[in-house]
Amino acid sequence: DAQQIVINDHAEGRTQGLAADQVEQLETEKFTFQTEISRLMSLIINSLYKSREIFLRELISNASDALDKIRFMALTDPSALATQEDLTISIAADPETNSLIITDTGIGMTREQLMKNLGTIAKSGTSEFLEKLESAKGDVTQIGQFGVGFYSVFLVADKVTVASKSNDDPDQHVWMSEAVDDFVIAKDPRGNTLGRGTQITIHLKDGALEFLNQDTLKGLVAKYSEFINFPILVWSSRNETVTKAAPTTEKQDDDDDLLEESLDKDDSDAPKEEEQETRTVYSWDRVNTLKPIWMRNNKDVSDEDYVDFYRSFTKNPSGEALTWSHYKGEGDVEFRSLIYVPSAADPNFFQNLAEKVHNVKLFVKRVFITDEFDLFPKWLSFLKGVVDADDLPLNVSRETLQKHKSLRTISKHLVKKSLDMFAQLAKQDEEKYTTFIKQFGSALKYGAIESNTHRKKVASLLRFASSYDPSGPTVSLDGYITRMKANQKSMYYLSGMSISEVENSPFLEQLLARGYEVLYMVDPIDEMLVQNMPGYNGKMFVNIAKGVLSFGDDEELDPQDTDAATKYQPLFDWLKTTLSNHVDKVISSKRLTKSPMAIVANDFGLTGHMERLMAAQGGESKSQQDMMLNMMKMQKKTLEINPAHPIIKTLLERVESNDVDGDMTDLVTVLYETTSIRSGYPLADITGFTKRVETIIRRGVGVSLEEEAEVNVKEAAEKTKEEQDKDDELRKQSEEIDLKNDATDVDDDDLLARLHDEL
Ligand SMILES: Nc1ncnc2c1ncn2[C@@H]1O[C@H](COP(=O)(O)OP(=O)(O)OP(=O)(O)O)[C@@H](O)[C@H]1O
Repeated sequence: DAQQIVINDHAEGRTQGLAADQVEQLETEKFTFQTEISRLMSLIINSLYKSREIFLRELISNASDALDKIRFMALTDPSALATQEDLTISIAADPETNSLIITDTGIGMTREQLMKNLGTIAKSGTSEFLEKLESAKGDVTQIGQFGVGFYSVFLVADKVTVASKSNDDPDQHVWMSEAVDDFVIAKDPRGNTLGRGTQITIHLKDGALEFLNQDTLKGLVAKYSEFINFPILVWSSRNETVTKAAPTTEKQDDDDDLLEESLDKDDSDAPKEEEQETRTVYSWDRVNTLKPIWMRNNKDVSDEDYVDFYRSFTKNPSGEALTWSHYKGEGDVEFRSLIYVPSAADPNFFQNLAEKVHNVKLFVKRVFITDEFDLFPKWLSFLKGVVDADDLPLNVSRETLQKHKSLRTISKHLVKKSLDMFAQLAKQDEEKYTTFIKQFGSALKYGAIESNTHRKKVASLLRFASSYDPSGPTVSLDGYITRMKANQKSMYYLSGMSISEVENSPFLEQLLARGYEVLYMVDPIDEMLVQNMPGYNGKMFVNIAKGVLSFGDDEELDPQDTDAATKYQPLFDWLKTTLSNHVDKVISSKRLTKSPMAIVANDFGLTGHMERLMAAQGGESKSQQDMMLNMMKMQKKTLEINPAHPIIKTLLERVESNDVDGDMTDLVTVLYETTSIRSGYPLADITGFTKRVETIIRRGVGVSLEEEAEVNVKEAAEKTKEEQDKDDELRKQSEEIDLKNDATDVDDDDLLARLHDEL
């Protein structure tokens, strides 16, 4: 029976663990759990979580990691395996002691590692997980993502012993905990029973005895071991009818409890007088198949299998992937890859992008090597999955491997395959693609900026909001180009903080009135994108908040513009003088229909949005940025005037009839300031602006500029002599206390209490 493996060696050792009370009698050393671990354990022990069985997943995953580590080590030092040749995880239930015994032949732990790994050094994720659990937002089943999976054993256990033997420690040690606050470590009284590896004996709580049931246990282990690449064996018993030898026959085995391999029965020795007998036969049953999912043919793997693998691999039981690519690379390099697009970016993904994010596990010929390689460029590091290479040498260091030519070739293939996968998703599922863009669109833009090789392809995958349907589906650059108007040479865009801000910008007025589509670039990275990618498929990007705007059908309108410019010249001159601190050019606008004026940056200047982006950026080179910002701000802008607007017409009349006084200067300054805000620029002189607005309001409601608020203010009286003396006394007393405290270190509460008493 292929599913049954009978292992005689260590069978006893792996079916009986070391009970906590055996450890209590030893000479032990006591350690206190790190505070956060202790809090975590108390939560785990005292709360009634539903999915308690996940402790099996966590312990199997730890055992598998330990096996991966020793197998990796053996690549460069084969003698590391000598202490224990077989690489397995075995799980047995012992109903007599209400215990589960999980044994692996992995790397094991030294005494020091037992002490540090299991209790004294908290992982960085501990406090985050604690916060989640305490706020009831957390789900105990997610424990594995936070690096504290081991403690989930306390969901079902009231006492746990961990015996471990590492090649780096001459002795086998045992760790034991039954309380929240402390644990003990001792030398294992049984000596070196493991050879190498770790054995966890879990004394089940009264309410968790169902895990002793063979079928329950086997079912759960099967569920959690599907993607583990080492044999997982469960100690199983079954009743079997065998032929019992007659008393006269010598070949009699009367010890039913002995491990028996039924397949080895030799029929030729069967006694003449046969007697049937039912007896219990024990064996190690293997519950997982060995072929990793990525090595299988994609036709043989169901979507459900892919999702299950994703969840197991990311240690997130409710994790979802938007899509995946299961690929077999042949030709210049032989490899298999299974790469997933997560349904959401990991929290802090974009903050961590500057550092390395590693989500891909590298195997070489099925042996796990590392999950710390840069198989993808940073901008694709949100992808998760496995890569298994055949052409890489197994017996070299990770550093040498990282530089290996084949690995670089694999990386290239992976990037190409991933971009194909995104394009495929875009074609097949619009809804999922929209989610993809929402989650990872900025990462793609980062790719379009960074990668010369892939810029074109990545750009074709980008999506933007646009004036075509601002709240509707986003548009690709190809889609935009298809919708371009006759003679339209450029791709118009406007950047800003949000769609609602951009949508109301005066810069759009003419373009929209004429029916041109404008891309709304509202992602902070967009400005950098267009700087690095000035065009796409022969069409250039044009920022409509900058420089001179030209349309495809310009010529016909030009004479009109010239007329307007001549007619309005007196107003332009007056405005230029009045607003000389702010603008250096006043011209008739081609951008406006509804607004009276707009402020436009010159071709090399900063738009309002860019100024705000730069002002918001901190960091080391802040002083340099400030300098640049000031320099740019000092560059005067162009004021564009809408000659068709009634305010502008009236202003022209006033200027022509020389009816311009201080009030009008104030009004025009305020008009300039509000235009500045609408054009996206920060307001330079807030005090001046508010004063001017108040003046306008006073005039509007008929209140004189001089009239002040009538207030009845009661002035505070001077301090009396007695009060002054009391204050002096208080000061002296606290100085004396300070002096005393210089010598003795008193805690703050004491000091306050004493100060209170003395005063
Ligand atoms: N069976 C084992 N063999 C060897 N070392 C182990 C074993 N189980 C746990 N450890 C050690 O104890 C550490 C803590 O385990 P724990 O499960 O709490 O966290 P983790 O394995 O790092 O992360 P995760 O929670 O994702 O499994 C591990 O990192 C490992 O070094």
